[in-house]
Amino acid sequence: METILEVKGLSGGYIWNRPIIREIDFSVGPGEMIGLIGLNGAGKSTTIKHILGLLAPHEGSVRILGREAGQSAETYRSSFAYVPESPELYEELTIREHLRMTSMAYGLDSAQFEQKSAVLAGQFDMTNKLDSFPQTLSKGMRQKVMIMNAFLTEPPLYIIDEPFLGLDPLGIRSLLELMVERKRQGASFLISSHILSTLETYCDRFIVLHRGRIAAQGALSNLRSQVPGSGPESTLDELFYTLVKGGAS
Ligand SMILES: Nc1ncnc2c1ncn2[C@@H]1O[C@H](COP(=O)(O)OP(=O)(O)OP(=O)(O)O)[C@@H](O)[C@H]1O
Repeated sequence: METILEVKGLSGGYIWNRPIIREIDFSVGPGEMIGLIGLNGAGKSTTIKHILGLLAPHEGSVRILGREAGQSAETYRSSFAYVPESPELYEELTIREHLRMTSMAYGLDSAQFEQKSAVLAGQFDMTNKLDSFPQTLSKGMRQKVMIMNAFLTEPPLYIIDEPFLGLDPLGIRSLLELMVERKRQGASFLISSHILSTLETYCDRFIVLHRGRIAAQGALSNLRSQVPGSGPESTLDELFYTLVKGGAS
């Protein structure tokens, strides 16, 4: 099976030779949805920053479609879409202008832009906000703009950091529907979230990060066989609790 994302022996962090994450190994195949879970400070966002190419590995490598970030920054960048934990918007651009900028960066023509942005705005109840500026939007609406931007494009990989925070129940439902639809079309997902019940329902496999290392990974049934004392009915929440009950530090 072709690998979309491959993280191999990755150690890294913010200060050279003082790694925060260590020996991280996992891969994501086409059409797979992977949940990245861990306590606050476990290293999820740091791992994601390495995947985005914002941090350089101290050891090991990160490849998307076989390429490292340093090899061809532009090709690497266009192979994924990223939804950050907190909305990052340009205050001087309207929502429509944000979407247009993304569509230009990813090479959509104006007919595709008009059609896709109208559909997404409808799905996220944002049609009447397209000509608004970010400072006039609520926190959840700003998060919806980040999601709409990411889903305007159709890359092989979506990297989504805590997507459900701040979204109303309809927004969460729209996002999940969109993720399932894109997954069905073959897209892959790496999703970091603390909402374990939702991840359990939607993800094929899980990576449990604890104190910067992978404590366990696999499908729910694999995790059950790795976690002592668990049974065939153990939930992701129960398995996670057993794996990390020593606390974050
Ligand atoms: N910019 C930074 N500079 C230095 N250290 C950082 C920086 N950002 C995070 N850290 C440290 O890296 C460690 C891992 O943090 P990270 O943000 O990856 O955790 P996380 O698993 O995403 O947590 P959360 O669930 O709270 O988002 C923590 O000890 C944190 O203090």
